[in-house]
Amino acid sequence: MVRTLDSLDAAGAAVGVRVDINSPLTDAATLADDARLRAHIETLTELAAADARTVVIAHQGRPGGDEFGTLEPHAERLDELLDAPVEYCDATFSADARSRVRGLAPGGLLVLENTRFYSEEYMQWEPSEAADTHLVAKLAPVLDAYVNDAFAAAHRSQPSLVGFPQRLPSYAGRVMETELEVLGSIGGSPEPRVYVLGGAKVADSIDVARSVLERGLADAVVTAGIVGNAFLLADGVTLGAASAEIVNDRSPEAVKQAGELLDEFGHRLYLPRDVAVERDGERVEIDTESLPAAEPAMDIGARTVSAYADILEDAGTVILNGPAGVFENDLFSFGTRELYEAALRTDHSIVGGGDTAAALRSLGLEGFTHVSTGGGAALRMLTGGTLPAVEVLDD
Ligand SMILES: Nc1ncnc2c1ncn2[C@@H]1O[C@H](COP(=O)(O)OP(=O)(O)O)[C@@H](O)[C@H]1O
Ligand SMILES: O=C(OP(=O)(O)O)[C@H](O)COP(=O)(O)O
Repeated sequence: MVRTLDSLDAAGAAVGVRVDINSPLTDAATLADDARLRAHIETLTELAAADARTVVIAHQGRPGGDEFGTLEPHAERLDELLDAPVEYCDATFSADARSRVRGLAPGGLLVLENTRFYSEEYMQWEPSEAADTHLVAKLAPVLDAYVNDAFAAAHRSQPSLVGFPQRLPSYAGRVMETELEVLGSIGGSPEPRVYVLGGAKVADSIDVARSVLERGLADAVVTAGIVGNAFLLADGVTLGAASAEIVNDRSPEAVKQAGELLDEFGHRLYLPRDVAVERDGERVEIDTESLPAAEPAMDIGARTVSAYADILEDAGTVILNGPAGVFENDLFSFGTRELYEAALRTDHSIVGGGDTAAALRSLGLEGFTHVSTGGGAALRMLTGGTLPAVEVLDD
């Protein structure tokens, strides 16, 4: 197990904390959602209370993307959320940034600028090489310790994630610790274990299904969303050209791969029994035997929800990833709402997927045992993969 904040003597120390506060924006200066900032409050409060000089290291968006931008609004929001003072620096490792780190008072926080403003950060590195990038080589000498709390970015081997532990004593923050504990112990969670795979990442979800079925982690895999449609097509259901096109656009290999899984694990895979389409502005549910439909299948129907709710009722643990339909449209939020409500009735419910977590908040669905802050990182753990940024942390 990685070393945690419990072992860090933080008083007076300059502690670089890598967080994942990569958030949706309404415009360059406004956060649309602060959930990822809130997630790190425990770690940051603990460090400030221990009189650390906390240096916040993070990214926002991808170069060239719509959400690529400054961390100034994040710093302002953290200042509102935390009792301790939060400053912002418009550089990441310049002489000015380093001087600001040196001058930081115990109990204070300094948010450095978006690491991805520097091209090295958007490349993947071996940890030893990452240690020699400009960011790490310049910043590590003014820091005494490194804390990684950025679980949601831990599947990336970028300098701010894998470089610092080569040069500094390293620790897992509280978010990282909880995510590793919960997602790493799914194999020991109460059985039977049911995986609910929906959403749009068809290829990823088929990988997850294969992995958890092969490793005996899943007693049942329940499919919905575009993932469910891929399995229906693989099962020979004529959904209609519109639905088939959406599946094939997402992943041309999906139907073939879903078919292979059905051949091998059909008895543990569950497919929708009906789907919902929009006809003349109304929601219309159609049994799979009565398909094809000209319109695309945008949600699971009531028959499916009822069958899936029965499966979930007997589950010891439910692991969910991806919405059951186009929940953003009121006509098609039914499946997601009902399915996730059924999951909430089980004792142990774990949700992975950044968009899914946001969707559940917008639908007012709360009370899961664990809602992961990570999308890709959570999927990597659920498929038994390793996280490069965790591999390099000190034990
Ligand atoms: N039947 C469907 N047809 C089209 N889009 C769908 C369907 N079901 C779900 N979606 C879309 O899937 C998207 C979210 O899926 P995904 O990105 O895989 O979630 P996450 O990031 O949580 O893993 C939503 O935007 C939703 O509208
Ligand atoms: O939002 C993130 O991951 P996610 O979309 O898998 O939840 C992380 O901040 C990683 O960002 P990246 O996928 O641009 O490397």
